[in-house]
Amino acid sequence: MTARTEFILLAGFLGSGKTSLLVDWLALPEAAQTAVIVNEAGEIDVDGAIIAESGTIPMAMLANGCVCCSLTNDLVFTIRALVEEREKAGLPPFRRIVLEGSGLSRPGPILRSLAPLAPLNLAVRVVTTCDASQAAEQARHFDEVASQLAAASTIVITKPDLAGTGAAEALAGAINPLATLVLEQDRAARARAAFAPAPPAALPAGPMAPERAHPRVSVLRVAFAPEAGWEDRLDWMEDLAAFCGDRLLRVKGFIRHPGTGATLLVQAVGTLFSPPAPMSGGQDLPEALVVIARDLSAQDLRVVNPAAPVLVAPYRPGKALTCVPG
Ligand SMILES: Nc1nc2c(ncn2[C@@H]2O[C@H](COP(=O)(O)OP(=O)(O)OP(=O)(O)O)[C@@H](O)[C@H]2O)c(=O)[nH]1
Repeated sequence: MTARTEFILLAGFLGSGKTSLLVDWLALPEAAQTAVIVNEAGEIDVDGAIIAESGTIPMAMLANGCVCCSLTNDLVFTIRALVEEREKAGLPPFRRIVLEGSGLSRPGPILRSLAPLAPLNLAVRVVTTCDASQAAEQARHFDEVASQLAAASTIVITKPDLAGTGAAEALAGAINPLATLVLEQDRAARARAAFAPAPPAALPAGPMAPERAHPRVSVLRVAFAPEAGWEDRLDWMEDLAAFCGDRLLRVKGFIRHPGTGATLLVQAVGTLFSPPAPMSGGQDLPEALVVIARDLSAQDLRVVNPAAPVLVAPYRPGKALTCVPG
């Protein structure tokens, strides 16, 4: 008998380490026959670009109206397309399909939307990342954190190298004492434990609740004017962190070095920026940053440094849906 295909919703708050965990997992031999769906195929598809650097992973993008929520018709369509294309190609079914949810989405509505896929008999579960350095604080402002932890069969404590895990463990234990807790320091061991087969949960029944809007969260697109130099880019990001403080939730995108033409991945979780990382094939990536902030508008960001050669606008995710079964 063929094993059931697992459907794993990888949940976790903005910047809590979902993509990193997935990339660590995809590097392991036991990740063979995994397909990945990324819930963010706007113009600046950072997660897709990072995962694509891992090699030839069958990957599908969901593009929808909101960078923070999941419009789930696309999801049903995409999963069906992945499964059917695989069948048509005469290949065995995927062992698992992983959907990386967006950091502000709640798992319940996403899982409920899978009801039309009942005939596929997917074994469904949720793996949630919980950032040791930030989760307890984020949970105070965003109840999405509790929804993501509550839905998990496995909770993975990430970034144990940045902070003690006590606060995140206490939060996870208080919200979902039944989940398996992954506390590995070693990243490969963490990824292996995170995706280790586990008893599947039943699909929640009932109609799909709409995703709640996030009235305090703005998703903004920042581009640099042609005259902007390298220092202008770095200075602006530094000013952004100082200006926003704890209202800055997440920055990710690509910047181009005007001198060398190299494209670098830029990321910050809160105000903590990671060193920019060069992207191979970067010339095809757009130069722009996605800034996700609480209680800040595009207008506010324009005054970070009014003289800077920077353009700020609300971010509009792409509408097209691409599906690339491999
Ligand atoms: N020190 C440390 N940094 C980590 C770890 N895991 C992830 N990061 C960093 O945290 C930042 C965010 O990681 P991602 O994997 O992109 O997080 P995400 O949850 O996919 O982010 P969104 O998709 O924006 O919600 C990146 O700069 C990572 O390099 C970890 O275990 N330790």
